[in-house]
Amino acid sequence: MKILVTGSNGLLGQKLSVLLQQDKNVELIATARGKSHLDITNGQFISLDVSDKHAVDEIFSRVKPDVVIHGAAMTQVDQCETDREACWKTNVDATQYITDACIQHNTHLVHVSTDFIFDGSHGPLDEEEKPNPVNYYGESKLAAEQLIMRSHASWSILRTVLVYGITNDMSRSNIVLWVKNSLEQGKTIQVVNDQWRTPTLAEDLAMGCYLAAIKKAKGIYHISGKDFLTPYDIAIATADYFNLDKSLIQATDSSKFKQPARRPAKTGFIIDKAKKDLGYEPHSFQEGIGVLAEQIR
Ligand SMILES: NC(=O)C1=CN([C@@H]2O[C@H](COP(=O)(O)OP(=O)(O)OC[C@H]3O[C@@H](n4cnc5c(N)ncnc54)[C@H](OP(=O)(O)O)[C@@H]3O)[C@@H](O)[C@H]2O)C=CC1
Ligand SMILES: Cc1cn([C@H]2C[C@H](O)[C@@H](COP(=O)(O)OP(=O)(O)O[C@H]3O[C@@H](C)C(=O)[C@@H](O)[C@H]3O)O2)c(=O)[nH]c1=O
Repeated sequence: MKILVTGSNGLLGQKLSVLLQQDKNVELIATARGKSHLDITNGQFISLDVSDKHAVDEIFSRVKPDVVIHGAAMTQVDQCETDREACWKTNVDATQYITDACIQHNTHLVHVSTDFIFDGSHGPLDEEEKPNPVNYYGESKLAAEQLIMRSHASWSILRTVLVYGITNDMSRSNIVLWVKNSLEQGKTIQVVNDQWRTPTLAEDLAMGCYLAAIKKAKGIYHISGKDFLTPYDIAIATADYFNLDKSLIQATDSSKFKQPARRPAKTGFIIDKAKKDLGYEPHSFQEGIGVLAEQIR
């Protein structure tokens, strides 16, 4: 089975590259813009900017993948709020090009989406919940889902939440690394205790994408961690695990903690459907920090 991955230099992309190379029945085609940050011994790397329709069509015609796992996105939520054109170009237009190419080459599309399509009024959420994004990043990711659902492509949409983990050359940090690094530097951090998430280990998200890919699963799946936590809980658990100074963590609430883009208050996912249909089984948050800690040593 030929599986093409977009955004392979990212946190999810790098974990997928490791995982897919372990399956001898999978031929990995890892793609990313610019040069590879990957160690590929079983598969190939091709440079691909997904916002370039011609490049997408050319590579799909050449490779003819059986499945594409589309993780490439503009994921800096605050930047998406201010640079809306770049956000739409990457998160929506590029997804249209990938979807069109999938239809043309009969490729199954596994598309990665987010809890930020929801408004945060209640949670945790299952796949039947009505989307209502509160920031532009969320609007762009919902628009991408909707164009896929309207299409005639064979598709899985996998939504996830607050991904954490560690890889080389990370293009963005994540909450566990940010807390750990801040406390190690003796910095005081303000962390909200009125937002709710089910934080997701990057390796678990990669496994969810792999399961959907080999099954060519049809439909929407919520793929996240199983612990319903606030960022404050996450910060305290991280400090405890790495034996860091918890007194540097100051609880605050969203009214006082201003980010350019609004965050939905309460999200987090119910993952029963993915467990039942895909055999998805994530780490607990404690176990997940342990996986990350093993890689930092
Ligand atoms: N991280 C999170 O907390 C969550 C992520 N998601 C979704 O998961 C997916 C993976 O995100 P994650 O790995 O965490 O994020 P990253 O930002 O680590 O990875 C995204 C990758 O997409 C690449 N990319 C951006 N624009 C293009 C382009 N035009 N062509 C090719 N590649 C491009 C980036 O490249 P470069 O390295 O050059 O910047 C980056 O490597 C995304 O679809 C995101 O929306 C959903 C919920 C939570
Ligand atoms: C930086 C920071 C964050 N936080 C909280 C706010 C937020 O709920 C949580 C994470 O904040 P960040 O801004 O780091 O991450 P954020 O941009 O909210 O992460 C999002 O990324 C995109 C790609 C997604 O798809 C979403 O699922 C979500 O994971 O931590 C604080 O409380 N204090 C801080 O100083």
